Parts: sequence; structure tokens; C-alpha cells
Amino acid sequence: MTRTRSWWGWGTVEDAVRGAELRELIARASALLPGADLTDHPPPDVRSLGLPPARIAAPDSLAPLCSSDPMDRAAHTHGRAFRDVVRNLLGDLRHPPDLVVRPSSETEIVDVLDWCARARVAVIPFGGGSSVVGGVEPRVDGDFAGVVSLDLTGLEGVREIDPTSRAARIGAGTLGPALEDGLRPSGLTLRHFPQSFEFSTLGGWLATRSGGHFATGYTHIDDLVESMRIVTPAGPCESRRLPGSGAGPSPDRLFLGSEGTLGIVTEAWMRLQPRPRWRADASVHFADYGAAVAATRAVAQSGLQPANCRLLDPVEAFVNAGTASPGGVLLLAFESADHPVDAWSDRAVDLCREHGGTLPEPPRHSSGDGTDTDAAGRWRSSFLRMPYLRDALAARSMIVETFETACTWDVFDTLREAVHDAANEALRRAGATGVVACRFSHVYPDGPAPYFGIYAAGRWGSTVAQWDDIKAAVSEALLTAGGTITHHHAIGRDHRPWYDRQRPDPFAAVLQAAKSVLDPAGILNPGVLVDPAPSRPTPR
Ligand SMILES: Cc1cc2nc3c(=O)[nH]c(=O)nc-3n(C[C@H](O)[C@H](O)[C@H](O)COP(=O)(O)OP(=O)(O)OC[C@H]3O[C@@H](n4cnc5c(N)ncnc54)[C@H](O)[C@@H]3O)c2cc1C
Repeated sequence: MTRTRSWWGWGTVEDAVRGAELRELIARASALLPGADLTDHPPPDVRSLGLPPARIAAPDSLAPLCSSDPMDRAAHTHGRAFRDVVRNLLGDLRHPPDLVVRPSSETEIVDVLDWCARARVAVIPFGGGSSVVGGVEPRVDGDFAGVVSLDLTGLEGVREIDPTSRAARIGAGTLGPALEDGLRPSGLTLRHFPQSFEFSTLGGWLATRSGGHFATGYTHIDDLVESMRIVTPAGPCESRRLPGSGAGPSPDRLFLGSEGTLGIVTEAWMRLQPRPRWRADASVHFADYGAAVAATRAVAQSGLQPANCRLLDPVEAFVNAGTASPGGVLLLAFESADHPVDAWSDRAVDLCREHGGTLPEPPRHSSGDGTDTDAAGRWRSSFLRMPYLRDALAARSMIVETFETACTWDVFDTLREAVHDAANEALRRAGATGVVACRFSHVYPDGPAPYFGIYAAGRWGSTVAQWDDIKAAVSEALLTAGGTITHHHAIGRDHRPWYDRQRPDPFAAVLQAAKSVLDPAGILNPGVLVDPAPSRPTPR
């Protein structure tokens, strides 16, 4: 069945929450927040939005790649954060792109960049459009004649597989499912599964340094890339395929996380792995959250490298897993393509027991052909379903959003307390009732990546302002307590005030210098990550 991408919310129109699933969701929200007004606010008709006319027209040679269709422009106006979805529902599309441009080759990208530099048009690279930090939003200051959204999904496909070195050359516009489908006949996988997997692209992952859902080991896109090809306004740049190299600073590291400000990633050689066959998983309950954190740290520092090591605090366990456990629940999983993992799982469970953990059910072990086991499959589909549930609640005046960070273990307790205090105070200021939940998305030997969720009853028409106030407060708390403004969601436009304070000044100057060399006209994603250096008067 063909599916229609939603212009305003997550995923496809056909997959929106409805029927029994919707009734159950509303019942759960009412139980969590009694008295909340959960009246539905459906999306407006795009034709009624009255988008301003496009300010620019492409030259005839590029016109076939360009669309000024209102539906296209509306769908490329925002990313897919909570605040994006709500603004779409409210019909608040202040900064639509003038044109959506769809190249399908590097030559076309070069031609588009040439035209935009000449005509002073800003270019916003757009992969799947799943940014949650305003990274694809044409909110652009400066003297630009207009803005184009450069939709890169035409650069798609697995183009070449090297089974000997276990790597593949893949087009940057390839969406997650097509990428894995292209690799499947080889028995290999990229094994990179961000929650946005279905509607985000390889180029977007590289440009934002995305994090997959595995908790340790190879889960960041950074570790999976062998070489990258980038088209910059100053010319193409391609790194050599190498398993490792000590030849100076890494060129790939300059472009990883550059968020479309230095060039367009067109393709990359990515490291592959065989599909896992052996699995073991366990859920450990705790009576005390401090003990649960200590157990998680012990597992993270044990060298066992669990695929999943997701500590849910009691609120998160209740809201998202329907489990009541006063100290939270640690979800553990191990997997391997090569050997049974029971011994690793048993050792991790022993470590948890040493910290007071108990297992209501014995650990599960399985082996198979590399497709999901029932439990893993169920977990993955509920994980992929969450953004649809968020949209249904956002349309019913709820504030449902996440933010994430990473910190060293020694400051985690202080950071968590500071975030809770800041969020609760902001909720109080907003007159909203709600809860703050925390889970670890990733763990490292030296610290966790805490991922917070806010679930609150808001006021329709005010939920964006209410969320922005909460977000500013918790961002201050994160930075002050020693965390990072983001662990894997990137900087975009929304995290700039905190990122500018977090990064060392000399590094900011180097980034600015790189920007002036690679994008001398400053047309690429203005406002994201770094501003062009102020122009200096020419010496006489
Ligand atoms: C529901 C939901 C769940 C999410 N889960 C995760 C998660 O688990 N892990 C995670 O890391 N992130 C997650 N995200 C954030 C987002 O999906 C990631 O940042 C993702 O990597 C963006 O990919 P994209 O293709 O959608 O890129 P876009 O959103 O289209 O773009 C993101 C940024 O990259 C730039 N860009 C895109 N393509 C290119 C290119 N080819 N060359 C140069 N620049 C480019 C854009 O200009 C923009 O600045 C989630 C978002 C949502 C809405």
C-alpha cells in the first residue's frame, strides 16, 4: 500500500494513532494527568494557510528540479520536534522556504549551489526533515533574496558493497529502511537504528552525528563511517577509505556534525556488520534508584558492552513501560553474530544482583536467522510508534517532549536534581501540571547519556511558549551542572545560545575559518552551528 507522508506530523497519514490505540492512549493520559483538557485539534488545510508567494525563481536550467507547491513548502518548513508539530497544527508557518529543490546528482547540486551563491539565496540541506533542533527551518537572518530547501532524498541507494572489507558506498539521501533493504541480500547491516530510522537519511545522520538505539559499542554514526564525499561551494572533498589513520586531524571529523553548514554530504562508505543471531535480554527491577544507577555504572564499566543498558527511572518505567518499580528498571540486552551471549548476560545480571536488583522473570536467550525475535521485534515497533503517540497528545494540548545530554558519573546525581528542579519550577510558572522522567539512552565507562521526557497538561495555543520556557530552564541547568547541551540531537538553530557557551573560543574561530573557506558566500544553513566571520575591511 502506498503511504502518504504527513506534512505536519511524524511519519505517514495512514499510520496516525486512531481507534482502540487512541482510546487507550487517552485513557492513560487522563490517568496520569486527571482533569487535563484533551480536546483534539486537527491540522489545518494547507490551502488555507496563505503562504507568502515565493520571492525567487530558479534559472530555466534548474526549474525542473524546483517546486513552489504549497504542500511541498509547508512540509519543508519545520523539522519534527514537539514545537514544530504544534506550530504546524496551529498553522503558524512564518518561514516557509521559497522553493523546494530536488537534485538527484552531484552535478545538479553544484549547479544549485552556484546559482544560490550568485543570486544570494540561502540553502538549507534537507534529508528526512526529522531535525528536532530547528536544523532544517528556513528561519534565516541577513540580506538573502530567498531561501531554498535542498531535498536530498534523490541521492539514494546502496551503490556498491565490498564484502571483503565489509563496507558499502551509500547515497546520502537514502532513508533507513531502504538502506537496510539494500544491504539485506549481502547478509550485512549498518546496524544504526535511531528512533527516527524510518524517516531520516544517511546524510542527515552524518551531518548531525546521530546516535542509534544501542547503548554501548558501535552505535554512533561517527564510528561506522569509513569515508565521506562532500560537495562544498568551494569544490568537492572526499576522504580516503581507511580502517584507521593517524595522518593528522581527521577530515571526516570536520564534516561529521557540520549540520549542512560546510557542504552537502553526497555519499559515504559505511562499515557494515553481520546480522546478529544470538541474543539475551533481562529486565532488572530495583527498590532504590541510587542502587540502580550504581548497578548500571558497574555494568557500563565491566567491559561487557551490552547492546542495551537502558535504565528507566520510576516515572519513565511507569509512563512508557507500564511497570511500577520504586527504584526503576534496567533493561539489558546482549547480541552477537558470532557466539552465544548467555555468559555476558549472566555476568551483567550478577552485577545487578550485587546492587540489590531483582528479576521478576528469568533472562531470555534466543538465537535465530538475524531477524527480530518476538521480544526484540515488539520492543522495536513500540519504540518506532512513540512519535505517533506524541503527535496525538500534542494535538490534545499536552506538552510531550524530550531533551538529552551526557555527563560524567560523578556529577550525574547533581545534574538530575538540577534538571528536575528547573523543569518543575518552569511547569509551576506555566501553571501546568506534569511529570519529568529520565532514562539512559547510552552508557559509557565514564558517564551516562540521560534522556529526559516531560509529560504535562498545557493550554492550547500556549504549549509552544510553555515548552520554550521549560527548555530554556533545563538547558541552563544542564550546562551549569556540567552536561552537554546535546548528546545526539545536534545544535541546529535552537541549541545555539548554549552551544556557543559550551565550545572553546579558539575552536569557534577555527570553525568560522573553515566556514569562510568552504562556504565563502555564507549561503549554507545560515544561523546553524556557526556564523560566518564578520567581513574585514580590505587593507589599502
Ligand atoms: C521522533 C524522533 C526521534 C528521533 N530519534 C533520534 C535518535 O534516536 N537518535 C538521533 O541521533 N536523533 C534522533 N532524532 C533526531 C533526528 O532524527 C536526527 O538528527 C537525524 O540524524 C536527522 O536526519 P534527517 O535525514 O532527518 O536530517 P534533517 O532533519 O533533514 O537534517 C538534519 C541536519 O542535517 C543537515 N543535513 C541533512 N542532510 C544533509 C546532507 N546530505 N548533507 C549535509 N547536511 C545535511 C540539515 O541541514 C540539518 O541541519 C529523532 C527525531 C525525531 C523527530
